[in-house]
Amino acid sequence: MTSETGMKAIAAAQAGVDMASLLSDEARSDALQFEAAGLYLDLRRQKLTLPTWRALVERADVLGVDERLAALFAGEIVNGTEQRPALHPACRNPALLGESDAAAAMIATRKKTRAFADLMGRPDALDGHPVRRVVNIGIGGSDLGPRFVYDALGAFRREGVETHFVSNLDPADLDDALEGADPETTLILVISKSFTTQETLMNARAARAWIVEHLGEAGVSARFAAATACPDKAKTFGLDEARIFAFLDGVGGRYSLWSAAGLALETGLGSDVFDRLLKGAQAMDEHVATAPLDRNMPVAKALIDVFNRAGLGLPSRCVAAYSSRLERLPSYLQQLEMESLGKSVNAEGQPLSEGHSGPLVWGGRGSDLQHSVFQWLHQGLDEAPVDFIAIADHGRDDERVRALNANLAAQGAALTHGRTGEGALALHKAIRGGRASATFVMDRLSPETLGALIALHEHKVFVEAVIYGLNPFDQWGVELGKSLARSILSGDMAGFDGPARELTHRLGLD
Ligand SMILES: O=P(O)(O)OC[C@H]1O[C@](O)(CO)[C@@H](O)[C@@H]1O
Repeated sequence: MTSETGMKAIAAAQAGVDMASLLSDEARSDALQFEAAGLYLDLRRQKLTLPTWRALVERADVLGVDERLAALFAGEIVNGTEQRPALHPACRNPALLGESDAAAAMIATRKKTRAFADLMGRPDALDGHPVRRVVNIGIGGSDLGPRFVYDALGAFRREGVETHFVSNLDPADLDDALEGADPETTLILVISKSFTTQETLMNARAARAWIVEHLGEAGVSARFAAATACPDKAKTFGLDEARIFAFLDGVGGRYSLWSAAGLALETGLGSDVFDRLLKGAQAMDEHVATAPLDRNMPVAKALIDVFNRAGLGLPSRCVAAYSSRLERLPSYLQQLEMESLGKSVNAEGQPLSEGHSGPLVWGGRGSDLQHSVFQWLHQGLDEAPVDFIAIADHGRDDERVRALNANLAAQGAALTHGRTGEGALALHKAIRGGRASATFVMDRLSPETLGALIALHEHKVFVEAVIYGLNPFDQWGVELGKSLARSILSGDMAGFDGPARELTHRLGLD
């Protein structure tokens, strides 16, 4: 396999294209709008002609996207460097794995997490006390997914139970989560696939010490639960086996919110809401697995993102969600996309060509972004495509909702068309336009549409990886820093350079 995708040649064939004039091409308009699983996607504001779009779809076909998707859904080994399948679709639908041990394990764990989540409504859930606060301790995939979904589904939260998320080693993170909490009514969830992650274990130890300080050792077992792929390590940590929820090694950390790692969602939103989230994701799974390549929403978005990065050479993408509840979408996508696609070699270990790995993903909440970074997007010398995420119905008839969505619609048009400056400041006021954007619309922010939106991005990343020829399921790049930090902590500074030694001293670590 080679990392050459032909994207540069495809882009060169449409050099000098005028984006605004493409909008009147009806066949192109039909080809670049998609609907699936409650989502609408408009790609008409991308910088590509209809022949270019057709060439991209052909590349997807030639590179075997259909076959790779089939392998993913069949639970085959798609993570070559770790010799694992990627089982997140099966978390949504264990039947994909047939009558296998893996499917049975998934079903059994789900039964166990559901029963555990049902405890949340009981007045005696924790040794005779109700649960009032849940603290989810985890980092990376064991934090970002559940935290994002919990925020996004703020309208669906279980009454009487508040959930806090702790990921950072800064003690202020746990302090804030425990502020005002009653130890008797507080449940700590330790979420770690490996159960070796420094941040998570240190915070879990600190939370344990807090419980012991107030309730003694006897208070621990009822107030701790864990989700992990390494249940033995959770047992060694001193947790009660009945409250350890195992998920499979084949579920990648950044794809794990659908598994027991999403325990905070079952406890905080309820199992029925969690089911609806899974159903929404499953609807997107069915779409990606069955729709033809040229009508397939995740495939289309993947092709556009690869084209922008490898064809047009744009090194980043801005995600602008016009919804406060979706504010964490960009940070969630940062891990999903950058940990998956931030690679320098292809699946065979050969160097990737320039521009043939994932871009920097950044963004935030509209319309706030319009008052910070949009100046750069409209008039800066650098260029980044923008993904707009819109919710048609925010559940209320309110002038602010209309204005919020009017702002979103205006930004896409402004990026496309720009404007000619007038008057004395003509040069300063001129906006070049011709800048690409994509628009997602969900009718409402529901568990189903959210599930579909997340699954769409998971599949998009998978398809991008197929086109680039890289493995999206490993993350060897994060290991070096972890092991160097362990050396510094243990006082082993051999091999460190001068600045590292000085900094260690300045920070009082020696
Ligand atoms: O769930 P764990 O094993 O604690 O890992 C947390 C995170 O650390 C990483 O391995 C590296 O940052 C992520 O991929 C993962 O989501």
